[in-house]
Amino acid sequence: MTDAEALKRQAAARALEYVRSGMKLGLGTGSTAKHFVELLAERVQQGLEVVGVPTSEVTRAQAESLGVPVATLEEHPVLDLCIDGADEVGPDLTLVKGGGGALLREKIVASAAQQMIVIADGSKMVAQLGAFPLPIEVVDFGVAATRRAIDRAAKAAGCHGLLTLRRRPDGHVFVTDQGHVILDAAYGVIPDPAALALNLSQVPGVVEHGLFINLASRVILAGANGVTVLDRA
Ligand SMILES: O=C[C@H](O)[C@H](O)[C@H](O)COP(=O)(O)O
Repeated sequence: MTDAEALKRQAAARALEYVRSGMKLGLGTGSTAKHFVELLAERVQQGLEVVGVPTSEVTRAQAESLGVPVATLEEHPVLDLCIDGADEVGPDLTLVKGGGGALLREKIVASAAQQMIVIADGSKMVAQLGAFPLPIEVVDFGVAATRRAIDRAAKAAGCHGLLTLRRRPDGHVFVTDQGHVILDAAYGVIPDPAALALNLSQVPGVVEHGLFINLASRVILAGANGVTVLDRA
């Protein structure tokens, strides 16, 4: 395991300390959340009773293959805890998410949870969001017009940058679990995440964006000097 993977696993292991028998859990997506699901599965084998609502088909398949009981948000519309990774963690625990393309389901699941704990290696902590391109999930109908509207909305929030249609490694357009496409916005800096989030949410064709504001209540960061737990004020 690489150093980075070991750090992700450390953060995931710490998050397990907040899991209690009987909980309904939102299960995140990505390489860090994958560690959490693996560790959770070990505890389930030892008798921990939980049910997980996965935030992607990939996580659903992983959880099922490891014997973690899964359910849908229709079956459990209120969750105790959601545990997920992030691409960036900024001030006030505002996040950029969606590097793995699961932002829409992730935001729905996190919003249905009483608490969201983010797990990450220390490199994800930033003073200002935006170096990681912001994923924006859009309907594929009229993408050219949606792009222009996004540019205007972003400009009004002080953001400028290229929008790139996300593709899979084989060159085909990346399609989300909900059948949409993703524009990755290279803003470099997002001076006012709340303003950008509001403006983007008003653009027809935008289904969701990767800014998670006031959702994470706790962030667990694993770095070379150990694990740090940050709570939102
Ligand atoms: O869509 C993917 C998610 O938002 C991930 O949680 C995020 O991209 C972080 O992934 P990773 O843990 O692989 O860095």
